[in-house]
Amino acid sequence: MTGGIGSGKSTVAQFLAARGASVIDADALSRALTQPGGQAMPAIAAEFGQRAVQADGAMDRSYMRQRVFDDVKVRHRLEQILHPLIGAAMQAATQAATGLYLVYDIPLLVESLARYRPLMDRICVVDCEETEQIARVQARSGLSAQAVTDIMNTQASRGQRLAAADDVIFNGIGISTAMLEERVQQVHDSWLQLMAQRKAS
Ligand SMILES: CC(C)(COP(=O)(O)OP(=O)(O)OC[C@H]1O[C@@H](n2cnc3c(N)ncnc32)[C@H](O)[C@@H]1O)[C@@H](O)C(=O)NCCC(=O)NCCS
Ligand SMILES: Nc1ncnc2c1ncn2[C@@H]1O[C@H](COP(=O)(O)OP(=O)(O)OP(=O)(O)O)[C@@H](O)[C@H]1O
Repeated sequence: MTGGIGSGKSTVAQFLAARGASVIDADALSRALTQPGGQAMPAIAAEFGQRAVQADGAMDRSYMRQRVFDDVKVRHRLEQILHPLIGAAMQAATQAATGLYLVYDIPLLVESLARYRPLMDRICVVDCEETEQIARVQARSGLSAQAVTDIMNTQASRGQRLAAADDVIFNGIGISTAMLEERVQQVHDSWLQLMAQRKAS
């Protein structure tokens, strides 16, 4: 499962988990790696200096967010530290998963399609108008519209994501939480059906 910033991936993930899916959330794994004592912290301190580390030992997310989305080189340096560790953590979580099926919530899946496509049975895109993504992220975080746009400009476009999708969950303007849950139920049912067909053949 993927989608742009603020598209509603975490909300969809909660609905799927409530229906018995195991969900592996790449953003959550990334946050765990950058907590106080997190596995990525020595490399982050060495690469970006103590300014990137809060007093409690966690990565200073606000400082790094500003640097990362202002300078592509900084973004790549942080990704070079975090992405291999996120990959390893995803593998470990995969071994531990016990759900009906496994959903990987990966914000940058389409940006690394060659890597992920062979590993996934289906690609599900949570889709939302760009204007609505900006509005929701602003409401949630207090970031400026420009700051959200800067993040979106580093990500795949809506069209690129939709072109990679096997399933689309539209969660844009006019979609209430109840409507979203109904759509999630349909997609969940279709996946169970596919699993049953595969088992039977
Ligand atoms: C840049 C950081 C410090 C911002 O932290 P912050 O707490 O503000 O945001 P959070 O981690 O919750 O991410 C929110 C969203 O930002 C977007 N985002 C994060 N990192 C990136 C990136 N490298 N490229 C494009 N978009 C990104 C995603 O849509 C993500 O869902 C943080 O996201 C980070 O450490 N990013 C590097 C790791 C990464 O690539 N994560 C995303 C995929 S797992
Ligand atoms: N249909 C909806 N109507 C109104 N608000 C919504 C809807 N879906 C999600 N939201 C809100 O929009 C924000 C973004 O949703 P969510 O956190 O699920 O997105 P996300 O794709 O996981 O975001 P991110 O990539 O930034 O982690 C949240 O504050 C959420 O409560």
